[in-house]
Amino acid sequence: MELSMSTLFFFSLGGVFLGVLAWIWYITFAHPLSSVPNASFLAPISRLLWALPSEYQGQITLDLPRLHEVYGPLVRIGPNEVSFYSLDIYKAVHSVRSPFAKDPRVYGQFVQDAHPALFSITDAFEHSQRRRLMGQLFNQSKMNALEGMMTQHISAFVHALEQRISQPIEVVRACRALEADIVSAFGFGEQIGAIGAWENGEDLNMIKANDEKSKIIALCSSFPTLASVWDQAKAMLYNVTGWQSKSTSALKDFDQRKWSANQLTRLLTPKTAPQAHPNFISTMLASRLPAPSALSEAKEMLGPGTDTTSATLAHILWALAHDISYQDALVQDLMDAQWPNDMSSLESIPRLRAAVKEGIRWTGAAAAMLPRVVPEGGCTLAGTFIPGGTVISSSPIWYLHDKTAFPEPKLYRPSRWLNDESRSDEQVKLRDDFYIPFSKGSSACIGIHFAYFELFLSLSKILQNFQVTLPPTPAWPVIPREARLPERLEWVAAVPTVDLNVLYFPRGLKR
Ligand code: HEM
Repeated sequence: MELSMSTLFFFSLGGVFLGVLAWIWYITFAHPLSSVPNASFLAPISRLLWALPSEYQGQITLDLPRLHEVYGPLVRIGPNEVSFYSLDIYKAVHSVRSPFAKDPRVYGQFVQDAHPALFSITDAFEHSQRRRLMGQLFNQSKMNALEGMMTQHISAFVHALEQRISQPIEVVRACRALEADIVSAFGFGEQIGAIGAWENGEDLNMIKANDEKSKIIALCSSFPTLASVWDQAKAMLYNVTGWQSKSTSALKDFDQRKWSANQLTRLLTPKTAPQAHPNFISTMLASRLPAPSALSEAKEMLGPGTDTTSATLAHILWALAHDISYQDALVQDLMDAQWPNDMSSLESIPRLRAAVKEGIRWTGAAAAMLPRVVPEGGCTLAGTFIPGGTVISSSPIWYLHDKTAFPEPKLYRPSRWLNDESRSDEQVKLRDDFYIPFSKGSSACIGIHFAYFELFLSLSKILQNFQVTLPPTPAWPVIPREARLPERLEWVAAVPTVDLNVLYFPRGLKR
């Protein structure tokens, strides 16, 4: 019997349909991850189908803890992806010599010019080699060498603030300018000019471009080929018509044509290389790291190094503006210590250490879930077998905002880190265990001491010069209180959805 073309077509269509149904049945009910509760009925089919809107709107890390509260420590978020919320699992996954590697699909999105840097290197051996090399600048003992460079930019920032005495200042943008200049001066030996741009009322396009990119990281990592086709299409459009978007042009100006390439040329020319302060590229070149890799490292560091520390400083200043009595007591302590500039004196002032630690915890600036790949052979997590190749992830900020370790976690309360005698040993242990803002293990933040030093110094210098208060508005009366974490969106970094406005008044304590 001969079959007509249309019958054949319908049979094939039916076959494909049945095949898809069988696959959906398998992936939902028979797959090794089928015993893990689903974030949505669409999760076993595709992460993007249920999570894309929430990822694009910076909500996923806010939504998932609520699902974990209902379903427990494991939640399936994609056909091959599991979210976990458990400190024990976190410690095992992010341990030293952990067999759980960084997920190359996600970390690959951060690679600059095909030269992976520490953050985006996914091979464990290469990563540990690079980390050892970079330790010569980032180790705690090296921090005081950076004091001159940091103080120079903080002074420029203080000077810029002096021009705006008693005007409300939006601190997130302001602090971002300060930190961008500090991190770029550290990386390239010269600041990117962000404080100057901020004084003129502008944001650097390059920084805006980074923001845009962080919104689509989830899409790019799910469809890496699509993302690279899109980049090529944009390049073709530019070649044919000369048109490019503002963010593409900002990144190009920064990357190839202007700023960063010029800095490298300058540093490779001994006569023009700055000698005043150590900088990352020169130190790496002297240690024989090839120039393109040193350049990628410095470029890749600019985003995470700037956004995290600046958001934290901004939140601390805004919180201290709510609580003048803590601010005044802190200023008194700094005065008693004679406004020190070195790391060990600064960190030994308990109120300063508490203000900064609580600021880092409360701000939870590095919001991203950190995806790791389960090694071949699989592993058992919370009593459930997870097959090799599964991507598992968790955000450090969930632990920083955990109610059991930090009662009323959304309140800025530096006293959590003072007066340990009033707490049981168990409470202190829980608090210290859950404090993982820089993650843990061999990929924990290499910038931890840099960040602390920068925050100690900036906060101390700003308070030495100004009293910070809230602008008095009818909706926002200035009564001393603990600040509540503002509403925010969370992408790679957390971004408040409201302006954090602060007034600066001269303190009259300048030396
Ligand atoms: C409050 C400030 C900061 C916070 C909360 C923070 C948080 C983090 C976290 C959670 C990671 C782990 C990421 C992962 O596993 O994927 C990380 C890694 C990293 N951070 Fe930071 N960071 C801060 C400041 C800085 C600064 C100031 C720099 C540089 C100047 C920096 C450079 C890096 C680098 C290079 C890595 C990759 C480390 C590796 O893979 O070995 N961070 N940071």
